Amino acid sequence: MASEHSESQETSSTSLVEDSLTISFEDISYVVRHGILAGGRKTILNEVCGTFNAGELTVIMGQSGAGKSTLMDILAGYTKQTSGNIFINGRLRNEKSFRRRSCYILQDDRVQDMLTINESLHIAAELKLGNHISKQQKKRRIHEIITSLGLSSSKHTRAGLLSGGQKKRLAIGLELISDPPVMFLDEPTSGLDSSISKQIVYLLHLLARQGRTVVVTMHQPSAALLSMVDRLYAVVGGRCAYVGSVPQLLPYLEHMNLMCPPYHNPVDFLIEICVENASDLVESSGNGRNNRWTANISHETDSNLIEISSLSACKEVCLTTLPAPKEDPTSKILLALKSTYTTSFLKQFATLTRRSLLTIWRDPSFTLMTTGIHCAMALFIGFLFYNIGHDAKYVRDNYNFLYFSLMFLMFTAFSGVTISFPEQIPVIRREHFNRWYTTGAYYTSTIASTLPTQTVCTLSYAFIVYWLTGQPTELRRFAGFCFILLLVSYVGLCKGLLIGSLFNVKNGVVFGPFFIMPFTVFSGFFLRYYDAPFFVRWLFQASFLKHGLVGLVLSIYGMDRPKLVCSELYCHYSYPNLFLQDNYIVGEKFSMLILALFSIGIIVSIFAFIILKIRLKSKW
Ligand SMILES: Nc1ncnc2c1ncn2[C@@H]1O[C@H](COP(=O)(O)OP(=O)(O)OP(=O)(O)O)[C@@H](O)[C@H]1O
Repeated sequence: MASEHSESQETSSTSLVEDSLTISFEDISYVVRHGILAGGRKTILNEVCGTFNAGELTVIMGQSGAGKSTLMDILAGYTKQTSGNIFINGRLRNEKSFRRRSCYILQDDRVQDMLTINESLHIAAELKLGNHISKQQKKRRIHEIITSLGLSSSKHTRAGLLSGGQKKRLAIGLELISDPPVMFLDEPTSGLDSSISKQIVYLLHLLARQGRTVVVTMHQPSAALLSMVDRLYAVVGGRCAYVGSVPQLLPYLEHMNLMCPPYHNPVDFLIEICVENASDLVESSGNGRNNRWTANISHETDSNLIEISSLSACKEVCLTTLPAPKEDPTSKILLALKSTYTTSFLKQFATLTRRSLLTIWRDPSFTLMTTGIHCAMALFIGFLFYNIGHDAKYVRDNYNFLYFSLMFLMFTAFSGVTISFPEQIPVIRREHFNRWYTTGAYYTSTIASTLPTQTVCTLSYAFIVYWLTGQPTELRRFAGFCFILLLVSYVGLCKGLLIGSLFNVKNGVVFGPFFIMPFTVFSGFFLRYYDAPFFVRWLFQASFLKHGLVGLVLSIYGMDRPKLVCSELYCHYSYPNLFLQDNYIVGEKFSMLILALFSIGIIVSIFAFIILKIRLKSKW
C-alpha cells in the first residue's frame, strides 16, 4: 500500500513537471553473496545516507574498492539496494519515471567509432526524440549541443578519430539530446590528462548550474578540479566519511583533530588517512546524515569560476546556446509521454539497422575481406575437387567436399560474430540503460544488418564451388545446395551471437569451439546415425550440421538422380541411391530438414536474446 501510494504521488508529481530533482537516500545497504559454497555475505555499502541537490556538481570519491561505483549504480537505478530508500524531491522514488528523467554514463563508455559527431547525434535524436519532436526542432537541438560542447569544428569527424576529451563530450552530448535533469557519470576523467579533465569537470559544473543534478565518481579529484566541485561525498569501506563542500573539508578535519599539513591538498589528505580513522569519520559525518558542512555550497564554488573559465581548454565549452531544463521545450514534451521508450519498436529497429549498415558501409574492409576470403577459399576448393561431381568414382570425395563446405561456412559465420559482437556490449549497455531502445529492437536489427554480408559471402562461395566441382547443372539441385548452405551459415551466425552474448572476445574464442564440436561429432560424417549407441541418437536430431549435411547430399544425389558416369571399370556408387542407403539418408525429406534448421536457428536466437537481456541488466 505504501509503495502504491508513493507511486501515485510520484506520478502526479511528474505531471506537475518538476524541472529540478533533488536525490536523497537513507540507510542504503548493499550486501552480496561472497563464496556461494561458504554461504558468506559481503557488505559493500553499509546504511549510507546523503542528499544530492539540483544545481550542484557532486563528486563521490574514495579509494579503489570503497564502494563509489556501487553507490552510483544504486542511485542511477542500475543495481537494486538490499535495503534503504531513495527519495526524489522528498518522495519515495518511482524507478520507472526516474529512469526517464536521468542518464548514466558508464566508465567504459564507448561511442560509435565509424559515425561522425553529427551522425551520432542525429541517430540519438531519432531514437530518443522519435516523432514527438519536429525535424526542425531536432536539428536545432543538435546544433545547440554541438556548439555548447565545443564540438563545432569536428562535427564531421568520425568518433573513432576524436581525442579522449572530445569523445567524452560526445558521450555527454548524446545523453543531453533528451535533456535529463539528473546525470550520473562514473569516472568521467579517467584516462584524460589534467587540462582535458578540467574541461570535462567545467562542462559538468555548467550543466549543474543550469539546474541539473550532476553526480560523478572520482578516485581522488585533483586540486585543480576541486574549485568546480560543489559537494564532496567521501566513501570509505562502504560508509560515508565526509559530506560537505570543498572549503569546509579543512575545518571538518581540524574539528576531528586531523591536521592536514600546510600546502597539502585536504582531499588527498582525507583519502590517505580515511582508512585508519574510518570509524571516527563515519561517526562524525553521521554516515552521510550530518549536513553541518554543506551550507552555502554553490556560492563558495562560483567565486573561483571566472579564473577557471579563462583556461584555454575550458573556453571551448560554454552552454550559452543550450537551454536550461526548465526553459527547454524538448524535455517538457518527453515528460508528457507515459511509456519507457520514446519511439516504437519498428522505429527503433529501422534506425538501428540504418546505423549498423552505415557503419558497415563506412568500414567496408571487414566485409570486403570476408567476401574475398570466401571467394579465395572457393577457388582453392574448386581446383582441389575439380570436376568430380558427375563421376561415380569420386562420390566419396564429393561427400567430403560437401562436408567441408558446410563446416567452412558455419565456422566463418560463427567466429565473425563471436569476435565482433562482444565489442558492441559497452555501447549497447549505455544506450539500452538510458532508454534509447529495447533489447529486442537492437537484437533483431543486429541480425538484419549482418544477414546481407553473410548471404553475399555464402552465395559467392556456393556459386564458385558448384560449377568448379562439376555438380549437376539442374536449377533445383543448385537452389537446394545454396539454400542449405545459407541456412547452416545463418544458424552458425546465431550460435556466434549466443557465444558473443555469453562471453567476452577472449573467452568466446577459447570456449566457442566447445559449443560447436558436439554438433560436428553428431553430424553423421564421422559417426552414422544407426552406428551410434541408441541413447545418443537424439543428439543427431539436435545437430544442425547433420540436417545440413543430409540436405546437401539430397540436393546433389537425391531427387531420383540417374545413374552416374563411371571413369573406371567399376564404381561402387554408380547408382546414387546406393550412396543414400549406405548413409541412412533414404527416406529423409528435404522440407523436414529445412524445418529442423529453421527451428534450431530460432531456438538458438531466443537463447542468445535471453542471455543478452540478462547481460545488459547486470554489469557482467
Ligand atoms: N557483486 C559483487 N560481488 C562481490 N564483490 C563485489 C560485487 N560488487 C562489488 N564488489 C566489491 O565491492 C567493493 C566496492 O566495489 P566498487 O566497484 O563499488 O568500488 P569503487 O570504489 O567504485 O572502486 P573503483 O574506483 O576501483 O572502481 C569492491 O571490493 C568490489 O570488489
